[in-house]
Amino acid sequence: MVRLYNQGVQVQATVCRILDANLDRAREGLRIVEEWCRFGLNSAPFTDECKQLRQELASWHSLELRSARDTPGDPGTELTHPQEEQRASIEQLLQANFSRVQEALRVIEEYGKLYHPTMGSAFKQMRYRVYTLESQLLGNQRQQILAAAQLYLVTSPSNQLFNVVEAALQGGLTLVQYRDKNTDDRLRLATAAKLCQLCHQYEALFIVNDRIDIAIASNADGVHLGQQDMPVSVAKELLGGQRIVGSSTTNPEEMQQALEQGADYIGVGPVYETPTKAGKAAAGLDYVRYAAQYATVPWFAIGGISVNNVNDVIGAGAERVAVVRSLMQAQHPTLIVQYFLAQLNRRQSVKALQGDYNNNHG
Ligand SMILES: Cc1ncc(COP(=O)(O)OP(=O)(O)O)c(N)n1
Ligand SMILES: Cc1nc(C(=O)O)sc1CCOP(=O)(O)O
Ligand SMILES: [Mg+2]
Repeated sequence: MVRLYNQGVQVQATVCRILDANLDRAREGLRIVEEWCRFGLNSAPFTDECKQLRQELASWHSLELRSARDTPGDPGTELTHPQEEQRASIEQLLQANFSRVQEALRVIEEYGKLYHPTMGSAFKQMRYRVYTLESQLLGNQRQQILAAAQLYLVTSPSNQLFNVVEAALQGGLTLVQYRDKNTDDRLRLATAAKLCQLCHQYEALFIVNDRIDIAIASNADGVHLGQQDMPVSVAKELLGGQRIVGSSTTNPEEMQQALEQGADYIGVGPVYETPTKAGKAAAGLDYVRYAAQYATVPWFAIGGISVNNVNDVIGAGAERVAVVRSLMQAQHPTLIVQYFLAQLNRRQSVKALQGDYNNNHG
């Protein structure tokens, strides 16, 4: 014990107990995150970073600190928060454990200053490493879900909004955009926050149309911006690198610009004229064919797409589609989602088979 020589014995023992308990807390939280990195994400770099952090924690966890432990006399062992009993999704579980690790590191950083001359700064650095790991890991999760998404629900105002979205999520939908051009901001934020929670319960991404501020305030996974909205590059700066920014495009020039500015995905449309975006001329299937050849990020054909014409859009090369009315006005959104996904998957299987055939006979 380096720094507590002029404190009372009782104080010294208490500081050691605090450090011991928080070293344990941080290690446990990291272990939980590490298991997901290893088995859930199969990510060697993330797994290694967790392991290195745990090893560094262990190097500080001296016999002196361990000997200060007094589990039977610790009232904290009995206390659990109701939210600890319930985790709605992997994202929530990870976030809760990152918070736990960060809090523990902060406690060690402060009390550690009383215990060892370099403990405070060592744990400050560790805390920043954990912040970086958290944002990289959650950003990476988002990109993976985005890459796998084939159907995108863009909502329209409805008194059945939550029911429709939940029914669609039950059908396997993994990407939802909240779009409402005419509501006041209080209601918009409350609706966005509720939709965001709902989507995260189903491990789906939640995107806010037009509004970066509402996206941040509602904890959304990203924002969707059109040609009249904030530029993609500005949104990326405001949102930080780990949130998704989508961009609407109607022609090759807009696509090029969206890609240059770092859009994570693009909308390609309107494929057909649509009352949902009245007055916007159709870009048509030719633009879908162009996107199939040149888009370098996930792209969603949008505009007038229904169960009746989705196979034409798929035939022009679309692997992902976005819809408003087809789901918002559906009697059975779950079944419609399943139908769209079945058609889009069928196309993927045919493409994979063609690839195999060409490899073997090419
Ligand atoms: C997936 C997707 N693609 C395109 C749009 C249209 O965005 P924008 O051009 O900004 O028009 P509004 O939706 O804001 O009226 C979209 N929302 N989503
Ligand atoms: C919101 C939106 N953006 C479009 C674009 O092309 O940028 S088309 C569109 C509306 C799509 O609605 P529906 O599926 O009801 O036709
Ligand atoms: Mg817009």
